[in-house]
Amino acid sequence: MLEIQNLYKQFGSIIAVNDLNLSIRVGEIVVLMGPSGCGKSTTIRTINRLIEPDRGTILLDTANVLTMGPDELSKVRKRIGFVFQHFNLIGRLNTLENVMLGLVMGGVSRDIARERALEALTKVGMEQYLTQTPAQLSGGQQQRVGIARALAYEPELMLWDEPTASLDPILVREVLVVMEELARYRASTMIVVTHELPFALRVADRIVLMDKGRIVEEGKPSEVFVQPASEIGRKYKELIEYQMNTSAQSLARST
Ligand SMILES: Nc1ncnc2c1ncn2[C@@H]1O[C@H](COP(=O)(O)OP(=O)(O)OP(=O)(O)O)[C@@H](O)[C@H]1O
Repeated sequence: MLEIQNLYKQFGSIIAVNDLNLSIRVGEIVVLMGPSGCGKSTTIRTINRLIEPDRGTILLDTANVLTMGPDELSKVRKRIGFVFQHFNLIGRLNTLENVMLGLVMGGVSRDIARERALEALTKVGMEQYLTQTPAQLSGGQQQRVGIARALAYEPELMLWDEPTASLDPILVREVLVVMEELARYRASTMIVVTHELPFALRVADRIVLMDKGRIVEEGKPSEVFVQPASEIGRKYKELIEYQMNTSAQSLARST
């Protein structure tokens, strides 16, 4: 469904994405990982042109997103849901209004927008909080509203840009549970940028590892994290082993 070819983006002297090629199949759950600054966010932000790359091709089905005019691009953006690290909710609107807003502005009638917003909020377990404003919600709840806002478009492709990165650790789980549920039902193709290793291990069909603007390795979690072929892959394998060992030792000590 998505084919990224020779994608390149430079910010001043920094090459953020360096001739990257990536192909995603319909319904696939792809987790994009790699060290901080390796170009993950820049890559997924170019897909709906939140960032304009310097060159490359991004084919959504057969149409090149990068050469589209404004009308065609706005239609494509409705097919792509985007969940941000910072939830970007509007402070003076309540939960329901935040989810309805984009739909109504995109020309959907208020009745249909309400119906779709309610459905999306139910999927993320936020149907009890329709009248609260963002300030009255926890970070995890705000992010679930952010997810519902993306789901309300019934997108074919969901892009997740570190959706748990700005959450308190104890709130991370509730967002990951929602994400896992969505992945399990395969309502859409998903590309997830995250540092959450357990999520990646459990949910990804394919792990894509990046370093310095390039893809250095890709494959199933059982391939990439068990028999890594790259330096970055080996570091993740060591990290997983370290986390497993230290958890086991701590548990043994506390019993
Ligand atoms: N708007 C910008 N202006 C200047 N440099 C930028 C800009 N956006 C990103 N960069 C730089 O481009 C490189 C890639 O950034 P990017 O945010 O894509 O990395 P990332 O892998 O998502 O990192 P992280 O995991 O820390 O979010 C980094 O060196 C970053 O500092």
